[in-house]
This record gives sequence, C-alpha cells and structure tokens, in this order.
Amino acid sequence: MLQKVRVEDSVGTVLAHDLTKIVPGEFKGSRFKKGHIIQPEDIPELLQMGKEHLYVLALGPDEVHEDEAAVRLARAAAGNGDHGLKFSEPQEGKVNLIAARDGLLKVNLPALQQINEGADIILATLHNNYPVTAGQVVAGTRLIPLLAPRAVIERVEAICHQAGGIVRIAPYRRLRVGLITTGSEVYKGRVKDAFSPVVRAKIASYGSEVEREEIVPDDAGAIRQAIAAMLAAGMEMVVLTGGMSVDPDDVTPEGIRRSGAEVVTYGAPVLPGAMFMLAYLGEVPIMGLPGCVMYYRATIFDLVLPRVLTGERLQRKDIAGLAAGGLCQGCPDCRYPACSFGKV
Ligand SMILES: Nc1nc2c(c(=O)[nH]1)N[C@H]1C(S)=C(S)[C@@H](COP(=O)(O)OP(=O)(O)OC[C@H]3O[C@@H](n4cnc5c(N)ncnc54)[C@H](O)[C@@H]3O)O[C@H]1N2
Ligand code: MOO
Repeated sequence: MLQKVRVEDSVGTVLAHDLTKIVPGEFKGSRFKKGHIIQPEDIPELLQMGKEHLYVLALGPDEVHEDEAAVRLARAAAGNGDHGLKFSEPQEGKVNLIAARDGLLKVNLPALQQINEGADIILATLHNNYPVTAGQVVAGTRLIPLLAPRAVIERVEAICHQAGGIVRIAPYRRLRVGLITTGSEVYKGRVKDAFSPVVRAKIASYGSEVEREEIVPDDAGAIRQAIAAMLAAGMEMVVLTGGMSVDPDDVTPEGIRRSGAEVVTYGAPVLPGAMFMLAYLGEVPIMGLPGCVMYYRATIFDLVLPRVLTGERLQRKDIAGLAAGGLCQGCPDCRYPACSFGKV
C-alpha cells in the first residue's frame, strides 16, 4: 500500500520510487533506489536533498520485501547440510549463490522446476553437473514484484525443505589413480607416449594424482595383469588409454573384462568419446579412454571423471543420459565447460 510519510518518520519503510539527487556540476542520478529500506543515516541526506515527505510502501504483516524474499530462498535452496555455497548480499531483490569450493554443481531439477512453476519468485542455476571453481556464481534468485505475500516465499521454502536443498557443490575426493597405457607401438618405443601427460594433467586439475603408471603391449592378458597389479598397489581408480576401437589390435576392452570388472558400458553417446568403457572392480572405477581423449580438449572423460570423483557410482542410464548435449561443437577456441557440451 502506498503511503506518504514525513522523512523523519520514514526509517524502516520501503521507498516506492527512485529518488534523484542533483548537485550542480557534480552529480545527477538516482541516489536512493525504489525498494530501498530507509536507514537512520539516510535521514539527514534526504532532508538535504530537499525532501520532507516520501512515498513509501507499507509492509503489511503478511508481506515480504524483495531482499528478504531473495535471501530466504537462497538459504533454503542451499539447505542445511554441507552445501559448499556462500551468498551475496541482496541487491535489488537478487541474491547470488556462490561456490565456496571447487566441485560439481548438483541441482535437484524436479524441485527447481516446481519452484519456477509458481508465480513471483525465480531461481536460476548453471546446468546440473557443471564443474565449478570456488568463487563462481552458480545460481541466482530474485523476487519479481517489490513486495510479495509471505505465502509466496513460504511455498518455495517448503519445496526446498522437502528436497533437502536444491543446489549444492559436491566436492571431489582425492583418489590414488593408476594409469595403464596400452599400445605395442608405445611399449616398443616406436611412438613416444603422448597420452599420459594429458591424463595426468586432467586428473591433477581435479585434485587427484596419477601415482603409478605402466605401459603394456596390445595383449589382453598383460592388460588384465596390469589392472590387478594396480589394485594390489592400492590404486582407487584405474584409467587405461588406447586400443579401444575395432582394429584387431584393440584389446583393451577385452583386458578390462578379463580383470573381472563389472562393465557398465562399452560405448557412450558422446562425440568425441564414443569408444569409451566404464567398469567397476568392486568399488574401483576402471575407465578405458579412446584415442580422442589424447588430442581433443574436451571429451567423454571430462563428463565422467568429475562425477566419479564426487563418489557417484555411474550406471548405464547415466551414460545414456549424456546423449542430448553429448555432441561437441568442435569450436576452434574451446571454452568448455562454458558451452553446450555435456549439458543436459
Ligand atoms: N573403423 C573404425 N575406426 C575407428 C573407429 C571406429 O568406430 N571404426 N573409431 C574411431 C574413434 S571414435 C577413435 S577415438 C579411435 C579409437 O582409438 P583407440 O583408442 O582404439 O586408439 P588406438 O587405435 O590405440 O590409437 C589411435 C592412434 O593413436 C596413437 N596412440 C595411441 N596411444 C598413444 C599414446 N599413448 N601415445 C601416443 N600415441 C598413441 C596410436 O599409435 C594410433 O596412431 O579410433 C577411431 N577409428
Ligand atoms: O571414441 Mo572416439 O573417442 O568417438 O572419438
């Protein structure tokens, strides 16, 4: 409700329109914004600006101001657990949710949809499973009107509460990784290994480390043995490169099968990365990386590795779920992850 109040009596009320300040030759512009809550220290300045009365919105007992609504939704969306998020100060009814650590953004998509199907308040996020770095804005919330009935915010708080939070940053585990490079040409020294530096760097970028490395020829028995040796040495993840395609010498999938690992998938609806294999030997993820991972900046490995590092055990349906967005556009100037690749 619009009300006219004396400036001296206006502390705590909500300004109904922008207030322009003019200091000749120095300043002309909006000094107080619509929606601003008048503070005690504003009074002298308002009087000096020549104001004696203000139009304000009286906050009814059943109404919330845009800033309060945004703060409350942001906090509810993060939930109570170890969410890994920080919040910006509210500004013009908007609060940003900011990653407090590196990790994978997890968004409860059905609950997000439910919130946004209601009127008057919105929550927008980056894509689910987006790899983020500390300090990055991952979501934002805003009330659409300046004031809204309390029921609006209570409704979204209830959705968030029921979902146990909607947005969080899943941290990466630090795993001991074993790398098995396959290829008789590499084993015999005809080709210098170019795969290992790529895999090492990528794994290091998520905070884990390749602790052991072995080069084996294109021989399924040798591959099986190398996998067993990696587990015996305490490796918590095993990555194999090369030999993933259809040539007679491509025996890496066979070697992984012979290790006794349970194969989740051989083949993934992702380009580059179609000839990828994911398997588990007990709790230990085993990944077969096709040749493209060596020379493309972003591939299936970038989509699967961070999820595995958060401790998620991927299933066939998760791999199938990569199809929409699984086609890399092959931009000359790769901006992954800020692109459509891997975004569902
Ligand atoms: N007829 C078909 N050909 C290919 C298919 C297909 O479906 N049908 N798939 C293509 C795709 S997709 C990819 S990816 C590659 C798969 O590659 P592989 O994982 O089988 O890789 P290799 O055959 O072992 O090697 C390819 C190439 O890269 C060199 N290489 C391998 N490892 C290393 C290393 N550690 N350091 C340096 N160079 C390495 C290797 O010598 C070969 O020249 O297959 C497509 N073909
Ligand atoms: O497996 Mo290939 O990796 O589609 O490029």
